[in-house]
Amino acid sequence: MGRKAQLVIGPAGSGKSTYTQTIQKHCELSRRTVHCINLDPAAEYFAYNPTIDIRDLISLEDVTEELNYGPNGGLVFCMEYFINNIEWFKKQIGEFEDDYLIIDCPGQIELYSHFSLMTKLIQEMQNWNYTVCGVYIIDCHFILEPYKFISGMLACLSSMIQLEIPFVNVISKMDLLGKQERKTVKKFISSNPQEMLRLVNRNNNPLFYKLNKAFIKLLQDFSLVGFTTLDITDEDSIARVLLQIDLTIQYGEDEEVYDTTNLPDENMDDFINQHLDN
Ligand SMILES: Nc1nc2c(ncn2[C@@H]2O[C@H](COP(=O)(O)OP(=O)(O)OP(=O)(O)O)[C@@H](O)[C@H]2O)c(=O)[nH]1
Ligand SMILES: [Mg+2]
Repeated sequence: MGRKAQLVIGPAGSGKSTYTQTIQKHCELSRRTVHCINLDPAAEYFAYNPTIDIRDLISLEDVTEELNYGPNGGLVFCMEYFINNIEWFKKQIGEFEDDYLIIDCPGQIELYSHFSLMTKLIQEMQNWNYTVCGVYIIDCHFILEPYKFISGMLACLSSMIQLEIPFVNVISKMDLLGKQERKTVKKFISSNPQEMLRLVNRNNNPLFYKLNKAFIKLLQDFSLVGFTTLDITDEDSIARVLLQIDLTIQYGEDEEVYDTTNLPDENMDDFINQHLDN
């Protein structure tokens, strides 16, 4: 199997820790071993059981009390301290040849778009032979309008470009949506760029038409930002998300190599269905 890791990132409160807990529980039920890691020095409570916890090295509370930092500066300080002491993390991970880690990260988005701390973590893990997949969690409530959807995609794209690893982008909290809202999300996900542009321009000031067009072209040119939905109350939905990540990370199937990079969403759905049936 080799060494695999999911780096779970996304805006504050988007559902990263809940996702981590959900996957841990799902894997427990299917007798699959995964290790959850808390990389959020500000975490106070989480429902999963972390194998490694950054707060054993440094916590935000220590930093704000002893150095009088505010919460955001304090968090950046903690993450810098963590990277400067990366040997601590290496030791905690151990020497296992086969390993599957789910790393629950802090929600400060600047960590993934402005600072190079996460890039350094990824490079170190790659040096330790980990295949790392980014899992970008975005709250469904923040993408229910076309322009919000575009802005969510751009935020995702900025992290994807900064971190330079394969990504699976997950729309969380789908269980909280009504039938109509679910339809809206599905419509946005499956829209082609022209449809998306029409939807955005419909309710937007004409002054922004050109800008919208440029944004959509940018997203189209990169053609990297696809989304999958997660309903944590539905085991099938959890299984689909996990399978998509496993395929991206080349987990299982005796290391059989799948190339899913250029599969359009509907083909990706067929592909996943085939594997869930097997
Ligand atoms: N119903 C429902 N609630 C969710 C889901 N995901 C997260 N929540 C709730 O949303 C809130 C934030 O979830 P967290 O998992 O703590 O989010 P986070 O991204 O880890 O937050 P930070 O670490 O603070 O950035 C909590 O109250 C969760 O119970 C979901 O899929 N369904
Ligand atoms: Mg969290």
